[in-house]
Amino acid sequence: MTKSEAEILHIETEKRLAAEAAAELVEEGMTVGLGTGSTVAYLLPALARRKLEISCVATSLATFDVAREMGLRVQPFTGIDHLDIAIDGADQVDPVGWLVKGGGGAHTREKIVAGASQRYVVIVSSNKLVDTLAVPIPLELLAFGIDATRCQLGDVRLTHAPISPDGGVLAGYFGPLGDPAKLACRLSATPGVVSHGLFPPTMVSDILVGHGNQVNWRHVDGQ
Ligand SMILES: O=C[C@H](O)[C@H](O)[C@H](O)COP(=O)(O)O
Repeated sequence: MTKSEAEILHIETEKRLAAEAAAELVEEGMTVGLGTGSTVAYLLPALARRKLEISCVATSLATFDVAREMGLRVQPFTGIDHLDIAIDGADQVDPVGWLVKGGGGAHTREKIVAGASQRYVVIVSSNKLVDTLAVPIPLELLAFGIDATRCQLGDVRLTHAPISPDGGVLAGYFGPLGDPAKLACRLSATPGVVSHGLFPPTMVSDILVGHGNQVNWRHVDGQ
């Protein structure tokens, strides 16, 4: 095995351990938000193995399909006004609990699910921990007036498959970051921005970090 193959294996183990620990937080009868991505891919079988009577909503079509295949009860996110818990991955986690999400373009639905959840649990491998958040910050923009929106935002590049499942244009903000709270406010206040991938610590309840063969638990006083 080469060094890089060993590193990948190590990171995958950390993702799996964090996901399996998070699956244990789900209780009988709960409504559960399911995130998107390669870390959540370990959550779905761990949750399905528990054979609980739970009701799930999915933040992407990919999660919806895999969760259903595994026998989880997944329903559309309508007629449900809150979720008991949601579990999702992240691209970056800073020391106070700010997250960057949306590397897979799912941040709009993920933020709606996070905001509706009483407990929002983030699962990451240790390589997602950063001292300072870095760009790009994923964006979803309305196609209408997109060049004017980009002009107001500064350095914005189209980085993903261009259209989200909800019809927005997926892009990345590459300008100065500075204080994440100030940037989050500016992005949210710019007409034409549907959503951005900065998730504040106030949304987050717990961060489970796979670290070697163990899981480090950080409670964030956000919720
Ligand atoms: O749009 C994608 C989501 O925000 C993911 O939760 C995030 O990119 C982390 O994904 P992964 O677990 O694959 O690193």
